[in-house]
Amino acid sequence: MSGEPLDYFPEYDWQIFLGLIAISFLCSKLFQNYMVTISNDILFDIELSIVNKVRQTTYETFEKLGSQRIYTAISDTRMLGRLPDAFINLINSSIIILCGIGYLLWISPIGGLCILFVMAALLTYYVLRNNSIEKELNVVRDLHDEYYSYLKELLYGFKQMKMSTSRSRNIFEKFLSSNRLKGKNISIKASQKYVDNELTGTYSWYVVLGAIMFVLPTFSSFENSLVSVFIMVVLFMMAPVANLIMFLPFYTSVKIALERIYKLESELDYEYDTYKSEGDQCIDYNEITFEEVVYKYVDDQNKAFTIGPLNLTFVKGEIVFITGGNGAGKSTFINILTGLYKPESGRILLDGYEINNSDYAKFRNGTSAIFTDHHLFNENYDGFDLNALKLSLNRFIKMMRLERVLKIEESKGIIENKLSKGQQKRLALIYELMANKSLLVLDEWAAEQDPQFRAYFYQDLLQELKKMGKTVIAVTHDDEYFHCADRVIKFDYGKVTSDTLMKTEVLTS
Ligand SMILES: Nc1ncnc2c1ncn2[C@@H]1O[C@H](COP(=O)(O)OP(=O)(O)OP(=O)(O)O)[C@@H](O)[C@H]1O
Repeated sequence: MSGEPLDYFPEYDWQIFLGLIAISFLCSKLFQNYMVTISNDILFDIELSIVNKVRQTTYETFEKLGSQRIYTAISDTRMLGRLPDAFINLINSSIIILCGIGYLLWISPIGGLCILFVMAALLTYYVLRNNSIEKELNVVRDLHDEYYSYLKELLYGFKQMKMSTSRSRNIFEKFLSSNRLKGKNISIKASQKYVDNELTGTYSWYVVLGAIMFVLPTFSSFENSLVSVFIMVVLFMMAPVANLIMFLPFYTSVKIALERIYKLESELDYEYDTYKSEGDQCIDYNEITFEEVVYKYVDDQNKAFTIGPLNLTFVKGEIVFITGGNGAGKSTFINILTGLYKPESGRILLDGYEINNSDYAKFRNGTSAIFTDHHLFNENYDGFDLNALKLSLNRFIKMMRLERVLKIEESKGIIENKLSKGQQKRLALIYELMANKSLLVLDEWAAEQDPQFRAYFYQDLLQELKKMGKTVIAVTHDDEYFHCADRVIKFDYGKVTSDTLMKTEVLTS
């Protein structure tokens, strides 16, 4: 009671008061710090686990998923960071509600039962409505995936978009805006349902308060003196009940986010299990053989492109050109040869030893490849020590005739990569030579080189690589240089139509 001393230790009342505040402050601080740590731990673990699984999945799975699904899953993880906070709120609110209801049941079983009944009815109503909102929120998430794919088109195709105002307008109006508009309308509908829930909830409580004041006193077993206690307790429970209701939309969003993350993770895991074997080791071999190798693409309309059966052998030091018309299957073959695609049937043998799923990482580790859409990394992920490798680096830079162009940032251990397309391909080749692998696979590498450098590449550089013991398998359309190869293999409709020996001398070791 105000103005009266405490029952215990009355002479220390203000000290006890201050002490309680200090304890409460410390507990809240410790608890909040703990919550912040847990939230960030969850975010960190889930986000990195997704990225790690993406990193370890096969190229085939990555191609099927598309980068937009990965971006959406990573943005979904943000939602999960709020989980601990929301759960603590839920637990606190539930405890207050349970205590409140328990107290009401204790002082008046009939009154308490009435309140319990109203609350149960309200919560059932919210949960049912929430189920219908869940479907809408799922559509919003699908639209989000689609949105990321259009956004990717805009960003990656920026130059083509700038070249046509109608294209630029269409990509924005017909695709991006229309996607966002659909998303907005569904979100508005879902949010309005939530707002309706909240309003219904608040006004239901006013009805409950009215019922306490006017209906409960009509029961003979309900004492009139309890009306004010009931009203006080119900008012006290209103905020926690609102918290419970507010938890529902959050719960639904988290459920959807988790379902999507799990789905993505299971799709990534599917191939990951068979490709666990990592490590920096690589397989050293003198001969690679394809025996009845077949690979098939199946698209949404079940149409397939089949490459193979391929029966080919490449020996160390060979220079082999792969040629053929557009869509003949050259790049698909390169993807099999580099271990990015696993044959659907047939065997790949290295010196007679058949490679199995667990060898694929080691197989790729021993292969250098430069693809048509080769990406030059901004950082030195290969961990090259440019100082220690200065001699060979300078030799390769000279080989690629880039002495006057390349800038080496020694402090960062990287080479500046703001270069023309052809120069970028030359720099990519420098990196691959520094990695010092025996099989070098090039997909239309020379297509972006000027005529002088192209002639130098075919006539001199390839011979130099051969002397270094490299096996070079290069996709090319430059038939005027076919004589520079040891063999020329022609593809058509996924089949090898000719395998011509150009020179007889092949280095073997
Ligand atoms: N990821 C894919 N999914 C489904 N089909 C594909 C895929 N990639 C290629 N294809 C199909 O496989 C066939 C061979 O394609 P590939 O890229 O291997 O040809 P290519 O000989 O390298 O052609 P180009 O000279 O034009 O680069 C094509 O008909 C193509 O439609």
